[in-house]
Amino acid sequence: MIQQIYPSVAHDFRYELNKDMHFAAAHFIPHEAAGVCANMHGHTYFVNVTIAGDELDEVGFLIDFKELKRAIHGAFDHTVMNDHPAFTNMYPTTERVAAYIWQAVQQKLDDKPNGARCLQVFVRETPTSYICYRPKASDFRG
Ligand SMILES: Nc1nc2c(c(=O)[nH]1)N=C([C@H](O)[C@H](O)COP(=O)(O)OP(=O)(O)OP(=O)(O)O)CN2
Ligand SMILES: [Zn+2]
Repeated sequence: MIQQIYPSVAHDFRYELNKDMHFAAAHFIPHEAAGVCANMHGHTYFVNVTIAGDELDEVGFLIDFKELKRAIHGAFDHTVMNDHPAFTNMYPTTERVAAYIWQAVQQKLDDKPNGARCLQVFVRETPTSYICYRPKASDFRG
């Protein structure tokens, strides 16, 4: 939820950016183990991304907050998550949504010269269920 306290991630970088956002989307998990979640249903997803780095860009940003919103909210808001290209071969579980968001955000950061890293992606799917995704060191380029 926006304004909630998120799990913190230990690091030694000078700057830490956090961006909260939410989006509305539908999904379904067409597997017999998913029970009623096999039926199309909707959520308001709450997302927090944590980005850290030692250097800022020429503007003074680790990355523009607005660029993060475009990459995540822009990809999913008012969509059926199963129709997203990232989920053509897999179900859009909260775990996979969080992993996708990490990849999309880190790709944006890799396109910039200041070497920032996405250290954590928090995705809340329901009032009682959330996933916290943290990359391995080997997931980063270079
Ligand atoms: N590990 C996962 N388990 C489940 C996922 C998931 O993405 N990862 N998803 C679902 C469903 O999509 C469902 O929307 C969420 O389930 P749940 O937390 O059970 O929702 P409730 O609101 O019914 O939770 P209560 O705490 O029981 O009210 C299911 N599992
Ligand atoms: Zn669901």
